[in-house]
Amino acid sequence: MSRPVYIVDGARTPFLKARGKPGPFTPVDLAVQCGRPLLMRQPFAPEAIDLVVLGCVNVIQDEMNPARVAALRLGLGDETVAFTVQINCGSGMQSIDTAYRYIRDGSHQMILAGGAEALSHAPLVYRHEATEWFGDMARARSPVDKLQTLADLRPNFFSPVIGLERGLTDPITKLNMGQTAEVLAHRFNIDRATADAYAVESHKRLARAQESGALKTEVLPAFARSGEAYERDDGVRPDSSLEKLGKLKPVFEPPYGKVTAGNSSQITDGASWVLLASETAVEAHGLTPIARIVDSEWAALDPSIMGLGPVLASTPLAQRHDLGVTDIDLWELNEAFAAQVLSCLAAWQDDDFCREVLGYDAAFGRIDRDRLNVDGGAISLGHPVGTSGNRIVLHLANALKARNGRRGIATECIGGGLGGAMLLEAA
Ligand SMILES: CC(=O)CC(=O)SCCNC(=O)CCNC(=O)[C@H](O)C(C)(C)COP(=O)(O)OP(=O)(O)OC[C@H]1O[C@@H](n2cnc3c(N)ncnc32)[C@H](O)[C@@H]1OP(=O)(O)O
Repeated sequence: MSRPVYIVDGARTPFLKARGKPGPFTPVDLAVQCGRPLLMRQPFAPEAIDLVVLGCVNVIQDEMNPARVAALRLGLGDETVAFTVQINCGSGMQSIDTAYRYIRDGSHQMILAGGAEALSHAPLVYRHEATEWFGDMARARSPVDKLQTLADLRPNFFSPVIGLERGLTDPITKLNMGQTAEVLAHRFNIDRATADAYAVESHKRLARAQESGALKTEVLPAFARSGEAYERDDGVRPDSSLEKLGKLKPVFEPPYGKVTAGNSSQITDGASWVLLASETAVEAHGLTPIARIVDSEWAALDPSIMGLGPVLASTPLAQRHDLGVTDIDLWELNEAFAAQVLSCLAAWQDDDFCREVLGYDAAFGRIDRDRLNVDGGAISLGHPVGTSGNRIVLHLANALKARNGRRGIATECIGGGLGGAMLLEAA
């Protein structure tokens, strides 16, 4: 039997831009910063939560299985099972999907599903030669052996291989994520000005949402050990303009590429939680659902065009529920890159693509920009990769409520050639 699954609350930290050195919070710190006030505003004790699932891409050595570390630090008790999931940028949505399926199937009543990522803490990886040298040094027993090993040391052993750059490069195609966006820009003829205009609008929408107080219950302040308070997403640039963005050079395919620092998602730290509950839990604790999770879908595609993941995941989802493009009131489509979002929109309007790839008779249709990423996205907010999938579901639930919307889809592209999508209905 399939049981209804509700989103009853959720919160995230402000998203903090990685500024070339480790930021004030680790992934678990971030998860605890927003998790604690979220739990404190509930009418039940934390022990009522059956399970914690957390998405995290770059787990740090001191926080193995960050879900469990976060659960214990949040006071959920020794008996609460907690596990971490990782499918690149899909991780924060995968945690919700896992929770959704457990509650739908009746094994659990209340689950905390999150995403946490501190890209500023991405590990520095040393070359293979350095690792071997450290091993030889550890095995050298006598002072003579040690001296001989020391003599083998070469300074270039220590030129680091930047961990994050590695993590954002596809292991099969060897294209980094920005290059996959360039592939799509070329295929769908996305020009630079259109990509930049999309990015400018992302910043304006986030700035407007911040000013209007629309993010008040969703974004909770985080406090560093130094006492400093972080209250808002700090990557936003309300003064963004076509003129300023037009001056930036292509980063991934110079000199002719379309993808720049201005129209890419930013490298950022942040965490987000969504609290899911069964009907039984809603009644038992007197909770007020924000939205209901109707269904979800995952799709796989050629890794070099991973940016089309949202199209391949969300169209079958809509089709399964007989929903056309205009039946979806709001879309949260993770803004990995402006060119990538625009390519998804172009694919949905392309008769041949929809026929050949999606098996439709004609194009799916045009998604109105007024229904898409209404309060900004990863270009203005930043993209803590393991968190973003969680944030878009949380924000979709809140935005549906705020705008009296009925249905929405949150969807994202996933490095390695995957896509994820979740269909929500206002509760
Ligand atoms: C992984 C998955 O599973 C799937 C996915 O989602 S794929 C996406 C994953 N994420 C990524 O790949 C991250 C993509 N982004 C990046 O790699 C980096 O942001 C980047 C390499 C593109 C840029 O990095 P950076 O150089 O550190 O950016 P940043 O310092 O913010 O900006 C560079 C310059 O552009 C300027 N700039 C950026 N945005 C601007 C704006 N809106 N207006 C004006 N100027 C702007 C900055 O001021 C800066 O100029 P200065 O150097 O003169 O200060």
